[in-house]
Amino acid sequence: QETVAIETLTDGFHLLIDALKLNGINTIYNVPGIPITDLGRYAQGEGIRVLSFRHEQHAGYAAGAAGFLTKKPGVCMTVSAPGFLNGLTALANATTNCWPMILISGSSEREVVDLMQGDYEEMDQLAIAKPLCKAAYRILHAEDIGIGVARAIRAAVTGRPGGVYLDIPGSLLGQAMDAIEGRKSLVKVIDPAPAQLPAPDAVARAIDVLKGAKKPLIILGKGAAYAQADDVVRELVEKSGIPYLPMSMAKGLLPDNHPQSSSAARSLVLKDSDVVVMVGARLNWLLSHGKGKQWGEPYSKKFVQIDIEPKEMDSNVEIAAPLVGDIQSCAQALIDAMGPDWKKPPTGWTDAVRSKVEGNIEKMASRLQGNATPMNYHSALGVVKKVFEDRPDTILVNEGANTLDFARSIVDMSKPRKRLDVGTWGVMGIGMGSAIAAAVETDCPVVAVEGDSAFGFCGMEIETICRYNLPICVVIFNNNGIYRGDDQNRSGSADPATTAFVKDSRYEKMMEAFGGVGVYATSPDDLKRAIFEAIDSRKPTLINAIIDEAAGKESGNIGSLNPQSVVAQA
Ligand SMILES: Nc1ncnc2c1ncn2[C@@H]1O[C@H](COP(=O)(O)OP(=O)(O)O)[C@@H](O)[C@H]1O
Ligand SMILES: Cc1ncc(Cc2csc(CCOP(=O)(O)OP(=O)(O)O)c2C)c(N)n1
Ligand SMILES: [Mg+2]
Repeated sequence: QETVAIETLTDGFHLLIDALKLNGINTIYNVPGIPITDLGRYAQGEGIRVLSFRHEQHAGYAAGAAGFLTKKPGVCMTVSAPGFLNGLTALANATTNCWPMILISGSSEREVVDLMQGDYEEMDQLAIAKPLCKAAYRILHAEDIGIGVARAIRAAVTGRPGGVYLDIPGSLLGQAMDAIEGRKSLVKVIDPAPAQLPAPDAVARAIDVLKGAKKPLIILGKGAAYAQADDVVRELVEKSGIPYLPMSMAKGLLPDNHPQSSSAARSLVLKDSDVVVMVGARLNWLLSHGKGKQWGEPYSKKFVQIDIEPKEMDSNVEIAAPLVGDIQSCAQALIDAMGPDWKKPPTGWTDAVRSKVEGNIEKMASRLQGNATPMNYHSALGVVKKVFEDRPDTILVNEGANTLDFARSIVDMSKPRKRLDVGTWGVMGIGMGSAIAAAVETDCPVVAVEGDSAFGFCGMEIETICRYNLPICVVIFNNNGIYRGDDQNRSGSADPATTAFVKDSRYEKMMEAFGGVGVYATSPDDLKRAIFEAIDSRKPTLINAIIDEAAGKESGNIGSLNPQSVVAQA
């Protein structure tokens, strides 16, 4: 048997890394461990940025957020079984948000799993992942790594983006093969997210519906932000003259203070509009499924929907003009079909919307002033609003209940993809992973405005933030509890209320423990000074902002989703 010179060989470790690099993947968010620790080391050695977290769920949230921000699949890498399961929540969340992400998990050999022989961290991961993500693949042979990675990348970004699971049995990594053959087996994915043009008759139908509108509305969703079709989206809105309503992560596609923004008149435009154009937004629970009193008279509206996913049409209500395709292509087609003399909507409608917007903004303005202590959500968010007016490149991460609901309407965004939040599911705990990805992928300063409970889901990652010295300022709205801090346990039992925390928790000392800057802020002036200092210094900072514990309400704006007990009321 002739001995083969080692330099003529490659192996699974290096083929996987070469395949990722060949396709422009330059960052891996992971938690090391058997069997992927060396994979992370070799990847780092080959120039891939490998960030190690404290828990796989947050590495996964970072990967999903990276996918939203870059249109490339964010990659999360975990160990088998428990590590895989920790990453799975984030993979399912990315899939629900329509964000491209790949979860690469080490796994046990098939023959052991299929005989259930009790391997170290044994689990049939592929079977478990399949129903929770867009696609799932396992690679068994080194020569298949190139095609396996290519399939995962294409599946993540083509059509409606989503999460993909890539199962890597430990023995695959150690498989050696001829280096030249290995290089030939790699695949560079060509045009992974091809343009999907709308059919001309679909465009004509949409124009017809729009021409008949007296009170049209455009709703921009996070799909429109993800598409990075910013210029055509802006042109479509401005050329049409139609008032628009941005969903939370579409804020900033046009500046929130744009004259056609109807955010501050949301109730009026949802109720009184007669034609609604959905652009990369779904009529799901966030829009009350397009029906009910919020939407005025039943069946009183016509919907035009732009979406890359054909099956999204008629998901909740009849779509009069389905426009299936990618947002860039669809928006451009509408603009072209509108021609040079497009008639703007009646001023009776646009003036009514505008005056409602201006009235509500004025009413809110007075609540955002003042330097009283303890702060409430409005006075604290009045400060955050000012910060983002002065530092428009800063990225806002936001989660909580009251902390989320008030911030969404009070803090204006002026640039696209500058707001990351709880997404379609309303997931608590996305904050630190999202903040880390935002800082790593954009190098912009990040301010994460966190409810104190939401922070509790991901707080240990402030050590990760300090270890990589990231320009992240965590602002905890500390109202001593989930939703509020004064709530007595309604069941009357002696144990602490289900939603209250240790009074006056000193979260800022956690950040100091890892070498970051900790601030205890009791007034709006304290808060403003500390946030500007954090942004300008780019030092990892945690500001413990003390909020009146009676200031919030249970579940913020969505308390009505709670089931009610008839027995308990009796
Ligand atoms: N490039 C794209 N072109 C068209 N539609 C897209 C594109 N990317 C994502 N989408 C669609 O955008 C929609 C996003 O909806 P959703 O997540 O509900 O947004 P929001 O929560 O902001 O309303 C999804 O239905 C998805 O299929
Ligand atoms: C994974 C997961 N588990 C629980 C929940 C349920 C929930 C929704 S909002 C929230 C925290 C609200 O308290 P917080 O202090 O953050 O904000 P504030 O209202 O300002 O006091 C919880 C626990 C969700 N959505 N996701
Ligand atoms: Mg709270």
